[in-house]
Amino acid sequence: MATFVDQVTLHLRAGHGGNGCVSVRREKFKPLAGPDGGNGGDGGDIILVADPQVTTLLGFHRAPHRKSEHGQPGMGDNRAGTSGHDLILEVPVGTVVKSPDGEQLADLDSPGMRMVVAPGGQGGLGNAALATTKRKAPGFALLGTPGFEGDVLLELKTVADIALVGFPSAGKSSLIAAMSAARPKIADYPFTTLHPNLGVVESGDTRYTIADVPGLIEGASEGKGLGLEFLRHVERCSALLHVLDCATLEPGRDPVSDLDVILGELAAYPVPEGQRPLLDRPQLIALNKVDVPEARDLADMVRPDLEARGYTVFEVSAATHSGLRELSYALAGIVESERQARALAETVKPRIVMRPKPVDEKDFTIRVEGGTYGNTFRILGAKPERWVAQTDFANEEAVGYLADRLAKLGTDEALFAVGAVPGSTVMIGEGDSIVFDWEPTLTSAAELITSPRGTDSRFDDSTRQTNKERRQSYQERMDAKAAARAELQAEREAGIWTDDEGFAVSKEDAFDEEDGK
Ligand SMILES: Nc1nc2c(ncn2[C@@H]2O[C@H](COP(=O)(O)OP(=O)(O)OP(=O)(O)O)[C@@H](O)[C@H]2O)c(=O)[nH]1
Ligand SMILES: [Mg+2]
Repeated sequence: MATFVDQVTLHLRAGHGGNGCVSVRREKFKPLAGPDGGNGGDGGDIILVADPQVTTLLGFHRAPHRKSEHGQPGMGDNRAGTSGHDLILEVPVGTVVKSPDGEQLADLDSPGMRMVVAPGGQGGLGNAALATTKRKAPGFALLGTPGFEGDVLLELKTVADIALVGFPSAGKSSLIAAMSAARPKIADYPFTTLHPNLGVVESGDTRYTIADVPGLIEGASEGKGLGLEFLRHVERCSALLHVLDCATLEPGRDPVSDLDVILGELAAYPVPEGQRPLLDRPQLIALNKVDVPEARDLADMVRPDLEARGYTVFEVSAATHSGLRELSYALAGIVESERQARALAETVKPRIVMRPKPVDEKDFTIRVEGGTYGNTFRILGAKPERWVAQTDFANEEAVGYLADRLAKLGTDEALFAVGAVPGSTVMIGEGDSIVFDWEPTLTSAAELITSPRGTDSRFDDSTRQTNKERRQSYQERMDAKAAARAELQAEREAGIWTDDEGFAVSKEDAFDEEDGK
């Protein structure tokens, strides 16, 4: 069973806002004392928080459906509905949030980072709040809007200081077990490790984490073996430790060619934008299993080559712990200098602040779609779509209020500009539920009569008939009728009948058929 779940799809449903209330205050001797319907409460948000106490996404794997509370409806006597509670989900530090189609939404890589993944709906205004000097007693209230409903993908990328990389069975898990309190599974078959193990090492005053990841093979960067699955974890580490097996008996393998294969895979791995390529990070080499005499000889042999290529090389044995002390001090040194470099970079680099997406610059757009009965015009935009969600279509006053809001936003002018005419089909939002026959509520009648901006009907070909043309076509119709009548008369006299299918048959032919000839 997997104990380390590092990818999970969450199904989220944020609470909807409560509806506004329509109510009229009553007092003794004053039965209609003004509107007093309260506002609905907002729906609760669903919020992710990076929490160092949490280490896996396992909890979400078991219960992927999460929802926050709805807002309560407003009530009479100006009582507002209570807002729904936010739902806070604690996720491990290093969780990446993605949309279902893979777009990265956020990277919660430092403790305490928060992200509203699913905003709750807005509460609707009650009729008290909708009253104005012109509309003293509104007979409608706004509906609460629905909260976000949909999926997000959580992906955990291990955040460790050092990643151990190497072929399967090179001894990575043994090494992490020997250096830290981590107790990963160790066995001499390839791909014993299926999920990363984290170990904490204390060396002098430095505390750092090492991640033991599954073994790499040739082609890993293209997804072979556990390939990309785990190269993803290497992405977050500040330094790499190559673990090379000096005791392998497999033909065609030796520490140097193993290293070259791994380097090739690391070079081919596409790191996300803004991150250092894997091979630009500090790298050390551990020649493992030197407790085996042949391995010790081999290690002594390849060591000068590797050092000549610029690597710091350690001969170690995870079995006997020989050489581990030096190795852990060297790793601590690298971690310290990486941390200092990062701290320096952070003071220079402006802090990245997560902001909500900017509201559309333009409030709405209009998309013209073809249709059987002329063009359909679709109004798209956060505002008009929210307004529609807030409208109780059973209430005429509420629909009128929606029309006023849209007109104020300028949708009428924009519809004219793209060629809509009164009676055109207008839809709001992507769905098919809101369809209008457009009745423009224009202030200037002149605009109604003229065609779309930039054109002038006087320049167009007029398709209206003149009186003379009309009289002429009438004459032609009359003549055609008279001709047809005359023809029919002539046929009757000639004795031509028509058969069932309308073909002309002469009297004689008809008789022949009846004879059954
Ligand atoms: N003699 C000796 N054997 C070792 C040493 N380190 C590991 N081994 C053995 O090598 C085998 C593989 O060790 P693991 O630690 O599971 O190797 P790994 O690199 O984690 O392998 P994967 O998880 O499959 O990628 C086991 O049988 C270990 O006992 C060592 O220093 N000396
Ligand atoms: Mg292992």
